[in-house]
Amino acid sequence: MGRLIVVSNRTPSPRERTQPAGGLTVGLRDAVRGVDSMWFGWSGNQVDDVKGQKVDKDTVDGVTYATIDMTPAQYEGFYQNFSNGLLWPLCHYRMGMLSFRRADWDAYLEVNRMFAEHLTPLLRPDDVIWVHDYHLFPLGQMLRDAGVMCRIGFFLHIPFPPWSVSRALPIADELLHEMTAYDLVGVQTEEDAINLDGCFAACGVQVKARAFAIGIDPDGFLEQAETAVKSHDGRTLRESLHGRKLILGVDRLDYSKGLPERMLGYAQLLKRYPEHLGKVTFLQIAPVSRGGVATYQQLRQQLEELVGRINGEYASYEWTPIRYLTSPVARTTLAGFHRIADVGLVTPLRDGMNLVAKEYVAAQDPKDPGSLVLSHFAGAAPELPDALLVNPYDADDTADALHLALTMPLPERKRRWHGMRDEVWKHTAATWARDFLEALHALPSPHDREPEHRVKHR
Ligand SMILES: O=P(O)(O)OC[C@H]1O[C@H](O[C@H]2O[C@H](CO)[C@@H](O)[C@H](O)[C@H]2O)[C@H](O)[C@@H](O)[C@@H]1O
Ligand SMILES: O=c1ccn([C@@H]2O[C@H](COP(=O)(O)OP(=O)(O)O)[C@@H](O)[C@H]2O)c(=O)[nH]1
Repeated sequence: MGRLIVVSNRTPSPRERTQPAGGLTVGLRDAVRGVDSMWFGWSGNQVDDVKGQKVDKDTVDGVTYATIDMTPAQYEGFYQNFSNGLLWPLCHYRMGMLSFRRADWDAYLEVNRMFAEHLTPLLRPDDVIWVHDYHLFPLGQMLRDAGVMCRIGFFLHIPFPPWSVSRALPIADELLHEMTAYDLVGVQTEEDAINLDGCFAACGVQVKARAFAIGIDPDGFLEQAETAVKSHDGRTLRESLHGRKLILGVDRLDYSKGLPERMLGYAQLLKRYPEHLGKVTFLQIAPVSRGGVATYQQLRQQLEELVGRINGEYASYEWTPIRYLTSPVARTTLAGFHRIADVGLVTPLRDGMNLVAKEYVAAQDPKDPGSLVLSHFAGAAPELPDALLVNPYDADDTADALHLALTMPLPERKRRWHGMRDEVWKHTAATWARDFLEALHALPSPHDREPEHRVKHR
């Protein structure tokens, strides 16, 4: 059997302890462990000249990380503007935030072409290629154009909206047609599969999407949590609480995560259930993400104002209701924080999956598990019906769920946690990758594909 070639814009820095926050590399890293594989993507570096650049290779624990650089102009047009200023809000149902420019589309295609040019010579005929996420929709077609005949699968980590929304994308039809180059297209949830299939049908594209929910390595995360509660950081956090209950939120600072709405929900808790005043601490870890994109800068400002206002209104001289951090925290440390937390608060307005919700479940102490408050709009929600499910747009709903979570008797917490625990251990990062790759292998070889399915790229 050939190698697994993973391709994604973001690659992990295999030798660094603190990684940039983000679930794609977390889930995939757990999935490629121990597999003969190469992970190809962006190095994270911007350089002025990429002409004639060499692919940088580093092999760690059997995985070869092969990376290339981008120019600042490519980073801006491909990553900031087209991927994160257009595709991201569109796929998260935020039509009012779209900004389309043809120059960004050109930069997007240019970077995809650059990926294809540098990846093609590294490939062997029996390799299986697995392309990830919205940054690389056209890559499969570009690899086909370069003569690559390997099996190629594609997985979308973020939601996909129905045609009534996605048709706002001026190049939607072209992007969807290019996906015929993939042998298998995977998404996180059944809802995303139905939406994407509706878009394919609307454009006359002969592709069917299938749902494969990503997970984590729960055994590994639990082990980290058990170690981390006893570490310096774990002990310090616990001592700093002075016996108060802890609500924990962990999210990239992204408007899809519903952070202002979450703050308002917590403020409602303090207002409507004053018995919690001085008895609870909300720790929100929100590392800055995509800080060069204007909408993300505005969100940061909005949150700083909100946190300041809520703390100003409810704090006492010896208690601060919200602790708010915008620097990343190592995942190993976070595991301990999850275990200490009485409540995991995960309230995205839309989220592909949300691995944090699964990490919270995995980290709990079976003898005294905490409660998970989870948005209906996280991809994880259909898998975790035992969470306290909320509509994040309704601050009172969040406040009620928080109150319930903070006061829930132990038997009820245990019952709910066992249901969630079974799910998190059943659908892991490893089963996700295995299921996807088995489905890809089960399909007819690309050598037998109908020639009319091959669309020449412009
Ligand atoms: O690479 P960045 O621009 O810094 O962003 C980080 C990642 O964010 C997104 O993650 C998604 O994947 C998770 C795992 O499947 C999923 O749980 C989450 O709901 C998604 O938002 C993005 O899709 C990745 O490409 C980024 O690397
Ligand atoms: O300071 C932080 C914040 C988050 N994370 C990790 O980043 C991932 C976030 O993944 P998720 O699927 O929840 O959302 P995404 O950021 O990919 O949209 C999780 O594994 C978190 O533990 C981290 O390591 N440090």
